[in-house]
Amino acid sequence: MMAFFKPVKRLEMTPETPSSSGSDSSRPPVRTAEEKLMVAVRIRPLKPDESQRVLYAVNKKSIILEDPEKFDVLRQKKGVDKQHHFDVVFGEDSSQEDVYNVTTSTLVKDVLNGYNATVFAYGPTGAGKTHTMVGDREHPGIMIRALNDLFEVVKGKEDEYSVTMSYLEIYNEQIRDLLNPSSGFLELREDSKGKNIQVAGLSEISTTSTDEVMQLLQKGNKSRTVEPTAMNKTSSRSHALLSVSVKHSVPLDKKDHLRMRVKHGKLFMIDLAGSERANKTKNRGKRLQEGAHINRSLLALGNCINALSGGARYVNFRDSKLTRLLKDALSGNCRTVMVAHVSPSLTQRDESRNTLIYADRANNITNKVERNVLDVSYHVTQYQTVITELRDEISRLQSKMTEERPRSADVNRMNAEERSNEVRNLREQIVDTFKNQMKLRRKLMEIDSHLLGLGMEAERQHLIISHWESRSNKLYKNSVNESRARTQQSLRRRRLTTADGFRSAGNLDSLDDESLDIASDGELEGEAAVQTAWGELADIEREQDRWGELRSHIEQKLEVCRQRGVMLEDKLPSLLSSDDEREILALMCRVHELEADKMALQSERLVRQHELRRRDLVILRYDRQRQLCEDIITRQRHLIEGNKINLPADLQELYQVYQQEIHAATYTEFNPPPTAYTPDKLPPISKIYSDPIFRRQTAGSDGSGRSPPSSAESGEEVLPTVNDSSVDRVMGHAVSRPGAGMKLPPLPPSPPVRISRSNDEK
Ligand SMILES: Nc1ncnc2c1ncn2[C@@H]1O[C@H](COP(=O)(O)OP(=O)(O)OP(=O)(O)O)[C@@H](O)[C@H]1O
Repeated sequence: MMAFFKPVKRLEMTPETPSSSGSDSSRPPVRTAEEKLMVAVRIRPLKPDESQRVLYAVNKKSIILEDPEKFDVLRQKKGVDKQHHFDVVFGEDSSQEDVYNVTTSTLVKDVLNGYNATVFAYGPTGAGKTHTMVGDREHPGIMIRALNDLFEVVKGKEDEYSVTMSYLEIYNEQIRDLLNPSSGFLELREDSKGKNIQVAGLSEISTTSTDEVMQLLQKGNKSRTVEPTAMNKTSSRSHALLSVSVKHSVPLDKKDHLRMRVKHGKLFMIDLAGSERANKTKNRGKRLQEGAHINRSLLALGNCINALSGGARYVNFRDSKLTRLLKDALSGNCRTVMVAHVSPSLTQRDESRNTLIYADRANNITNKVERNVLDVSYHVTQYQTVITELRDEISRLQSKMTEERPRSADVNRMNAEERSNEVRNLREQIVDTFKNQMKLRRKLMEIDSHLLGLGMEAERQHLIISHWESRSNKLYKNSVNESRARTQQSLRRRRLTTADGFRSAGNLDSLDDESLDIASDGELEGEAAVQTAWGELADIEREQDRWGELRSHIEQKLEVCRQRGVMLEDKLPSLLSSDDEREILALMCRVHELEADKMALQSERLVRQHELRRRDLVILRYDRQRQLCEDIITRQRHLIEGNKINLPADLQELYQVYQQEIHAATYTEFNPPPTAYTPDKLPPISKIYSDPIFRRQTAGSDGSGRSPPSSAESGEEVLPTVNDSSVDRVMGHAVSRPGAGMKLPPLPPSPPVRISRSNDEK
């Protein structure tokens, strides 16, 4: 088999990124690779009513498109045949299996490994796109084969994999759910950054059964808009997008089921509607209108391909729903294969030529591809809930075991073999139902973990907002709109300032001009940070809603499963003898006990991990409070210094003590000896080396372990020089302690303080 993707330029390792929320999910090191979009071209066989062939495969990578006028003796400028080269070319006799094996089978493996992948069929009407993607019963296409392969891997490992699928069509720029056509037209939604594109209300079917999937696909295909046209008896009048999402969760360590590595891959398989020419299709009325929509969206796709292949910095994906949905496949984290379709017939030469030109361009598109892997930890409380449920079940089953019940008439009629079959059958059903329940419970735990992470991320965003707001002495705003309005205001104010508003008034000297400008910069930066945080919060809320819905869906499924368990249990007395029943109940108890023990062990380990993590969090919070204190004091000092305010002696002393407390922890033998201060200023906050307190401390570092004395104790007056450039920054060197490497939400620089100047200073 050939290599499909040509890694170009570089392979880079991104370092282990701790979870942004500080929650229980994190990304392991991820390999990011730039990969070219793979372009394959498939030539369909000539039809009986087509006579002259102008296009053929030269070899497995090249195509020749003949110019039919090359033999025309009357033409002055003779045409020449054009040769095109692609990653792979499938000739007229290529089989469905060849096409699948070369273009898509590796994508399926990639998706199982956590990559996103897309394969889409492109080309004019009647060129064979639906044949390649869907096919028929005898010649199944890519969609069927990919799903088959995928479920082959998943079979028997249903507790590790979760597979969901959705199928939609874009018809006349409207989105329809092919798995639930009665749901009407659906809306396309994206987050504020245009990153996360979703179809609101699209059904996502969760299944691991091949039969069920095939039925769903057939149902979806039947609902697709297909009409006969002059060019194709079964012309697809819509773009069809099948999406299969695969989540694979395995414990990071076989003995530790608390930490799971979750790989999440998505495979899109797309059968585009074909471009068409009105004069050739002879379409009228509704067909003509459909054709116009199809052509418009394909034109938008062509424009995107053009822009991307030319390395444009801005690509307009917004012109059609198709391009918005294909954005990731064409420019994001996705391995993509385009199968361009052409007809060999002379009558289709122009269409084939255009398709080959597009395919050539698409060959230059590069995507940045990385695996979607996340490490997830589960929570003690979640384990404990499940353990409690399991223990309740066990006591209920145990009490049932002691009940004496007479053998039913049905059971009496059975012979020994029949009874043993019945017992086996029931036992299997009960154990299966229990396994299913456990799978759903774990899924719920996973969802809860994610929701918890989202909650923490939301908290982090609130923290950023409150931090900025408090820094600029503004009240905590309640909406993104207010923030946006304020940013606009700041911008207007800034424009006014630079447009001579203040300058021409002449009431500020150059120093004030500068501080005003910086103030505007700082303010603007703050407004932008707040606005981004509000945007993030809105995204998080949407995510929370989505996961909340999923949670209730799984909960319902769990309830159904539980009821099935109860129903099976209820069957026991009527079908079995008391002994049989007791045997089954004992087995169920055992299975429940084992599962409960396993969970208990896992949660104990989690408790230990939690304790460590909580300690880190306390340190983190302490660091943050300390930083806020420093900021407040620094700003007060600006005001005092700037306004030459004489400090009362007791306040001055407090400053000294504070300084001493802060820096006592950071003072080390590596710190150089302090320099002298001038007696009219406060001690510098960031220049700990020049603080006489530390000089005294150095002198007094005689191993006595005594804390350095305050100025009040020593009776020495300490009023050193302030270094203005550094006074705004942190007080002293970072204190190194466990957890110091953990990241706080990014803190903005402190806005400069405006100093109101008294008249006699001017
Ligand atoms: N490789 C092939 N081998 C055999 N028959 C093919 C092949 N490709 C296409 N056909 C046949 O050609 C006809 C048109 O193909 P198909 O419907 O797949 O075209 P299409 O590109 O999807 O057209 P449209 O854009 O109008 O939907 C069908 O009858 C199909 O079975």
